[in-house]
Amino acid sequence: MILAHADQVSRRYGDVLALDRVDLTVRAGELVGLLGPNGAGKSTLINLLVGLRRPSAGRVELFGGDPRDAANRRRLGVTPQETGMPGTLRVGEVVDFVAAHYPDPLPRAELLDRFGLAAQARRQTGGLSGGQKRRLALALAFVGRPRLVVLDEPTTGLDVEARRDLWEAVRAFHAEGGTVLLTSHYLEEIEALAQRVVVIGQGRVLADDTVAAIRGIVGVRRVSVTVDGPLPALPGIRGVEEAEGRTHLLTGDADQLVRDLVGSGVPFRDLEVRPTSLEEAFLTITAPGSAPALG
Ligand SMILES: Nc1ncnc2c1ncn2[C@@H]1O[C@H](COP(=O)(O)OP(=O)(O)OP(=O)(O)O)[C@@H](O)[C@H]1O
Repeated sequence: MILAHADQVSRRYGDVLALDRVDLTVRAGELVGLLGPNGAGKSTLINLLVGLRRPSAGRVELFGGDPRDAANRRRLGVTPQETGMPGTLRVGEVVDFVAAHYPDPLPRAELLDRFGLAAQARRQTGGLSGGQKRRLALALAFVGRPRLVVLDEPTTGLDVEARRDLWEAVRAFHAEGGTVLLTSHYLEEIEALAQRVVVIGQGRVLADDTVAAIRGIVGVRRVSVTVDGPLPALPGIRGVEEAEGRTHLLTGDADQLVRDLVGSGVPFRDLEVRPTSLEEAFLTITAPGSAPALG
Protein backbone atom coordinates (compact mmCIF):
# COMPACT_ATOMS: atom_id res chain seq x y z
CA MET A 1 0.00 0.00 0.00
CA ILE A 2 1.34 3.43 -0.98
CA LEU A 3 1.33 5.98 1.85
CA ALA A 4 3.07 8.92 0.20
CA HIS A 5 3.56 9.58 -3.48
CA ALA A 6 5.14 12.32 -5.56
CA ASP A 7 4.54 12.09 -9.29
CA GLN A 8 6.69 14.32 -11.54
CA VAL A 9 6.67 17.02 -8.91
CA SER A 10 8.36 20.37 -9.47
CA ARG A 11 8.55 23.32 -7.11
CA ARG A 12 9.80 26.80 -7.87
CA TYR A 13 10.67 29.61 -5.51
CA GLY A 14 10.93 32.58 -7.86
CA ASP A 15 13.89 31.83 -10.09
CA VAL A 16 15.02 28.81 -8.06
CA LEU A 17 13.86 25.43 -9.29
CA ALA A 18 14.04 23.58 -5.96
CA LEU A 19 12.51 20.36 -7.31
CA ASP A 20 12.56 19.23 -10.91
CA ARG A 21 10.12 16.46 -11.90
CA VAL A 22 10.68 14.29 -8.84
CA ASP A 23 9.08 10.87 -8.39
CA LEU A 24 8.98 9.24 -4.97
CA THR A 25 6.84 6.46 -3.56
CA VAL A 26 6.82 5.43 0.10
CA ARG A 27 5.03 2.16 0.84
CA ALA A 28 3.61 0.95 4.15
CA GLY A 29 6.27 -0.58 6.40
CA GLU A 30 9.23 1.04 4.63
CA LEU A 31 11.99 3.01 6.29
CA VAL A 32 13.30 5.36 3.63
CA GLY A 33 16.21 7.78 3.88
CA LEU A 34 16.39 10.92 1.74
CA LEU A 35 20.04 11.78 1.26
CA GLY A 36 21.42 14.93 -0.30
CA PRO A 37 23.70 17.91 0.20
CA ASN A 38 22.57 21.36 1.41
CA GLY A 39 19.99 22.92 -0.85
CA ALA A 40 19.32 19.67 -2.72
CA GLY A 41 15.56 19.96 -2.23
CA LYS A 42 14.97 17.47 0.61
CA SER A 43 12.98 19.81 2.85
CA THR A 44 10.99 21.09 -0.09
CA LEU A 45 10.00 17.56 -1.04
CA ILE A 46 9.02 16.77 2.54
CA ASN A 47 7.01 19.98 2.85
CA LEU A 48 5.07 19.03 -0.27
CA LEU A 49 4.43 15.48 0.93
CA VAL A 50 3.14 16.62 4.32
CA GLY A 51 0.96 19.34 2.81
CA LEU A 52 2.83 22.41 4.05
CA ARG A 53 3.44 23.62 0.51
CA ARG A 54 1.89 23.00 -2.89
CA PRO A 55 3.85 21.79 -5.93
CA SER A 56 4.28 24.17 -8.88
CA ALA A 57 3.67 21.17 -11.15
CA GLY A 58 2.97 17.47 -10.71
CA ARG A 59 0.90 15.59 -8.18
CA VAL A 60 1.41 14.74 -4.49
CA GLU A 61 -0.63 12.25 -2.52
CA LEU A 62 -0.66 11.36 1.15
CA PHE A 63 -2.58 8.23 2.18
CA GLY A 64 -4.10 8.25 -1.30
CA GLY A 65 -5.55 11.75 -0.93
CA ASP A 66 -4.68 15.41 -0.69
CA PRO A 67 -1.89 16.10 1.84
CA ARG A 68 -3.64 19.33 2.78
CA ASP A 69 -6.70 17.43 3.97
CA ALA A 70 -6.76 17.43 7.80
CA ALA A 71 -8.15 13.89 7.93
CA ASN A 72 -5.06 12.61 6.11
CA ARG A 73 -2.64 14.60 8.22
CA ARG A 74 -4.05 13.11 11.41
CA ARG A 75 -2.30 9.85 10.52
CA LEU A 76 0.99 11.64 9.98
CA GLY A 77 3.73 12.59 12.46
CA VAL A 78 6.22 15.26 11.41
CA THR A 79 9.29 16.88 12.90
CA PRO A 80 10.47 19.74 10.69
CA GLN A 81 14.05 20.95 10.67
CA GLU A 82 13.25 23.79 13.02
CA THR A 83 10.55 23.92 15.64
CA GLY A 84 9.49 26.56 18.12
CA MET A 85 7.64 25.95 21.38
CA PRO A 86 6.10 28.34 23.87
CA GLY A 87 8.89 28.70 26.43
CA THR A 88 6.65 28.93 29.47
CA LEU A 89 4.77 25.69 28.83
CA ARG A 90 6.02 22.59 30.63
CA VAL A 91 7.18 19.56 28.66
CA GLY A 92 4.21 17.49 29.85
CA GLU A 93 1.79 20.28 28.91
CA VAL A 94 3.18 20.48 25.38
CA VAL A 95 2.77 16.72 24.99
CA ASP A 96 -0.81 16.87 26.35
CA PHE A 97 -1.65 19.78 24.05
CA VAL A 98 -0.45 17.94 20.95
CA ALA A 99 -1.97 14.64 22.13
CA ALA A 100 -5.38 16.32 22.41
CA HIS A 101 -5.47 16.58 18.60
CA TYR A 102 -5.45 12.79 18.15
CA PRO A 103 -8.11 10.14 18.85
CA ASP A 104 -5.78 7.60 20.50
CA PRO A 105 -2.52 9.22 21.60
CA LEU A 106 0.37 7.43 23.29
CA PRO A 107 0.37 7.79 27.08
CA ARG A 108 2.49 10.78 28.06
CA ALA A 109 4.80 8.82 30.37
CA GLU A 110 5.53 6.19 27.73
CA LEU A 111 6.38 8.81 25.13
CA LEU A 112 8.65 10.83 27.43
CA ASP A 113 10.36 7.66 28.58
CA ARG A 114 11.05 6.59 24.98
CA PHE A 115 12.72 9.90 24.26
CA GLY A 116 14.68 10.18 27.50
CA LEU A 117 12.61 13.08 28.79
CA ALA A 118 10.86 11.50 31.80
CA ALA A 119 12.88 13.60 34.24
CA GLN A 120 12.01 16.81 32.38
CA ALA A 121 8.21 16.37 32.32
CA ARG A 122 7.65 19.32 34.67
CA ARG A 123 10.36 21.55 33.20
CA GLN A 124 9.37 24.60 31.14
CA THR A 125 10.45 24.13 27.53
CA GLY A 126 12.30 27.46 27.68
CA GLY A 127 14.62 25.87 30.24
CA LEU A 128 15.50 22.84 28.15
CA SER A 129 18.89 22.42 26.49
CA GLY A 130 19.03 22.52 22.70
CA GLY A 131 19.29 18.73 22.55
CA GLN A 132 16.36 18.26 24.95
CA LYS A 133 14.20 20.61 22.86
CA ARG A 134 15.09 18.56 19.80
CA ARG A 135 14.16 15.33 21.63
CA LEU A 136 10.80 16.83 22.54
CA ALA A 137 10.16 17.99 18.96
CA LEU A 138 10.95 14.46 17.77
CA ALA A 139 8.79 12.84 20.45
CA LEU A 140 5.83 14.94 19.33
CA ALA A 141 5.94 13.32 15.87
CA PHE A 142 5.04 9.99 17.52
CA VAL A 143 2.38 11.12 19.99
CA GLY A 144 -0.64 10.44 17.76
CA ARG A 145 0.39 6.85 16.88
CA PRO A 146 0.94 7.88 13.24
CA ARG A 147 1.11 5.49 10.30
CA LEU A 148 3.82 7.57 8.69
CA VAL A 149 6.51 9.57 10.47
CA VAL A 150 8.50 12.19 8.55
CA LEU A 151 11.67 13.50 10.18
CA ASP A 152 13.71 16.28 8.59
CA GLU A 153 17.34 16.00 9.70
CA PRO A 154 16.29 14.50 13.02
CA THR A 155 19.65 14.15 14.71
CA THR A 156 21.03 17.63 14.05
CA GLY A 157 22.07 19.04 17.41
CA LEU A 158 21.77 15.74 19.27
CA ASP A 159 24.62 14.20 21.24
CA VAL A 160 25.59 10.56 20.84
CA GLU A 161 23.23 9.30 23.54
CA ALA A 162 20.24 11.27 22.26
CA ARG A 163 20.97 10.09 18.74
CA ARG A 164 20.99 6.48 19.96
CA ASP A 165 17.68 7.03 21.79
CA LEU A 166 16.14 8.45 18.63
CA TRP A 167 17.37 5.58 16.51
CA GLU A 168 15.93 3.11 19.01
CA ALA A 169 12.59 4.91 19.01
CA VAL A 170 12.53 4.92 15.20
CA ARG A 171 13.46 1.23 15.06
CA ALA A 172 10.78 0.33 17.62
CA PHE A 173 8.17 2.30 15.69
CA HIS A 174 9.22 0.57 12.47
CA ALA A 175 9.25 -2.87 14.11
CA GLU A 176 5.64 -2.30 15.16
CA GLY A 177 4.72 -1.71 11.51
CA GLY A 178 5.28 2.05 11.28
CA THR A 179 6.55 3.74 8.14
CA VAL A 180 9.35 6.33 8.27
CA LEU A 181 10.75 8.89 5.85
CA LEU A 182 13.79 10.79 7.12
CA THR A 183 16.36 13.14 5.65
CA SER A 184 20.03 13.40 6.30
CA HIS A 185 23.30 14.73 4.90
CA TYR A 186 25.04 11.57 6.03
CA LEU A 187 24.81 8.14 4.53
CA GLU A 188 26.06 6.71 7.83
CA GLU A 189 22.98 8.00 9.58
CA ILE A 190 20.60 6.63 6.99
CA GLU A 191 22.53 3.37 6.96
CA ALA A 192 21.91 2.94 10.68
CA LEU A 193 18.17 2.86 10.09
CA ALA A 194 17.05 2.48 6.50
CA GLN A 195 17.51 -0.12 3.81
CA ARG A 196 16.40 2.17 1.02
CA VAL A 197 18.05 5.46 0.13
CA VAL A 198 16.74 8.09 -2.24
CA VAL A 199 19.49 10.49 -3.26
CA ILE A 200 18.48 14.02 -4.17
CA GLY A 201 20.80 16.55 -5.80
CA GLN A 202 19.97 19.89 -7.39
CA GLY A 203 16.27 19.17 -7.22
CA ARG A 204 16.39 15.80 -8.95
CA VAL A 205 16.32 12.19 -7.80
CA LEU A 206 19.82 10.93 -8.64
CA ALA A 207 19.38 7.42 -7.28
CA ASP A 208 16.80 5.30 -5.47
CA ASP A 209 18.43 2.12 -4.29
CA THR A 210 19.72 0.01 -1.41
CA VAL A 211 22.21 1.43 1.08
CA ALA A 212 24.90 -0.88 -0.33
CA ALA A 213 24.39 0.40 -3.87
CA ILE A 214 24.44 4.02 -2.78
CA ARG A 215 27.58 3.45 -0.75
CA GLY A 216 29.27 2.42 -3.99
CA ILE A 217 28.34 5.78 -5.46
CA VAL A 218 29.18 8.11 -2.62
CA GLY A 219 32.15 6.14 -1.30
CA VAL A 220 34.25 7.99 -3.85
CA ARG A 221 37.86 9.03 -3.12
CA ARG A 222 39.80 11.86 -4.71
CA VAL A 223 43.35 11.00 -5.72
CA SER A 224 45.30 14.16 -6.57
CA VAL A 225 48.69 14.28 -8.25
CA THR A 226 50.90 16.69 -10.15
CA VAL A 227 52.10 15.25 -13.47
CA ASP A 228 54.10 16.86 -16.25
CA GLY A 229 52.55 15.00 -19.16
CA PRO A 230 49.27 13.23 -19.91
CA LEU A 231 48.16 10.35 -17.71
CA PRO A 232 47.53 6.95 -19.30
CA ALA A 233 43.98 5.59 -19.24
CA LEU A 234 43.66 3.74 -15.93
CA PRO A 235 40.77 1.51 -14.83
CA GLY A 236 38.30 2.56 -12.17
CA ILE A 237 38.44 6.32 -12.76
CA ARG A 238 34.98 7.85 -12.30
CA GLY A 239 35.83 11.45 -13.08
CA VAL A 240 38.80 13.69 -13.83
CA GLU A 241 39.33 17.34 -12.95
CA GLU A 242 42.28 19.55 -13.79
CA ALA A 243 42.76 22.60 -11.60
CA GLU A 244 45.74 24.84 -10.88
CA GLY A 245 48.27 22.41 -12.28
CA ARG A 246 46.86 19.47 -10.30
CA THR A 247 45.03 16.45 -11.65
CA HIS A 248 42.23 15.11 -9.45
CA LEU A 249 41.01 11.58 -10.13
CA LEU A 250 37.79 10.28 -8.60
CA THR A 251 37.64 6.58 -7.88
CA GLY A 252 35.85 4.03 -5.74
CA ASP A 253 39.14 2.24 -4.99
CA ALA A 254 41.94 4.68 -4.21
CA ASP A 255 44.40 1.95 -3.18
CA GLN A 256 44.13 0.21 -6.54
CA LEU A 257 44.37 3.47 -8.45
CA VAL A 258 47.58 4.41 -6.62
CA ARG A 259 49.03 0.96 -7.39
CA ASP A 260 48.05 1.41 -11.06
CA LEU A 261 49.57 4.88 -11.15
CA VAL A 262 52.87 3.58 -9.81
CA GLY A 263 52.71 0.59 -12.17
CA SER A 264 52.14 2.86 -15.18
CA GLY A 265 55.60 4.33 -14.69
CA VAL A 266 54.36 7.90 -15.19
CA PRO A 267 56.31 10.24 -12.93
CA PHE A 268 54.04 12.06 -10.48
CA ARG A 269 54.52 14.01 -7.27
CA ASP A 270 52.57 15.36 -4.28
CA LEU A 271 50.17 12.43 -4.13
CA GLU A 272 47.15 13.13 -1.96
CA VAL A 273 44.14 10.89 -1.24
CA ARG A 274 41.06 12.13 0.52
CA PRO A 275 37.35 11.33 0.72
CA THR A 276 35.05 13.48 -1.35
CA SER A 277 32.14 15.25 0.25
CA LEU A 278 28.67 14.25 -0.80
CA GLU A 279 28.46 17.48 -2.80
CA GLU A 280 31.71 16.78 -4.63
CA ALA A 281 30.84 13.17 -5.32
CA PHE A 282 27.51 14.07 -6.88
CA LEU A 283 28.64 17.18 -8.71
CA THR A 284 31.48 15.35 -10.35
CA ILE A 285 29.63 12.15 -11.08
CA THR A 286 26.65 13.96 -12.56
CA ALA A 287 28.67 16.54 -14.49
CA PRO A 288 28.35 16.29 -18.29
CA GLY A 289 31.18 14.27 -19.75
CA SER A 290 32.09 12.40 -16.57
CA ALA A 291 32.04 8.63 -16.43
CA PRO A 292 28.53 7.28 -15.81
CA ALA A 293 28.29 5.94 -12.29
CA LEU A 294 24.61 5.84 -11.52
CA GLY A 295 23.47 3.25 -14.02
N1 LIG B 1 11.01 29.61 0.90
C1 LIG B 1 11.98 29.62 0.00
N2 LIG B 1 12.19 30.70 -0.78
C2 LIG B 1 13.16 30.71 -1.73
N3 LIG B 1 13.99 29.67 -1.97
C3 LIG B 1 13.83 28.58 -1.23
C4 LIG B 1 12.83 28.47 -0.20
N4 LIG B 1 12.92 27.26 0.37
C5 LIG B 1 13.93 26.62 -0.26
N5 LIG B 1 14.47 27.40 -1.21
C6 LIG B 1 15.58 27.02 -2.12
O1 LIG B 1 15.25 25.79 -2.72
C7 LIG B 1 16.39 24.94 -2.81
C8 LIG B 1 16.14 23.63 -2.05
O2 LIG B 1 16.05 23.92 -0.67
P1 LIG B 1 15.69 22.82 0.44
O3 LIG B 1 15.57 23.53 1.74
O4 LIG B 1 14.54 22.03 -0.03
O5 LIG B 1 17.00 21.90 0.41
P2 LIG B 1 17.50 20.81 1.45
O6 LIG B 1 17.97 19.67 0.65
O7 LIG B 1 16.46 20.56 2.47
O8 LIG B 1 18.74 21.57 2.10
P3 LIG B 1 19.36 21.47 3.60
O9 LIG B 1 20.00 20.15 3.67
O10 LIG B 1 20.32 22.61 3.58
O11 LIG B 1 18.22 21.65 4.54
C9 LIG B 1 17.55 25.76 -2.27
O12 LIG B 1 18.19 26.38 -3.36
C10 LIG B 1 16.87 26.79 -1.39
O13 LIG B 1 17.64 27.96 -1.28
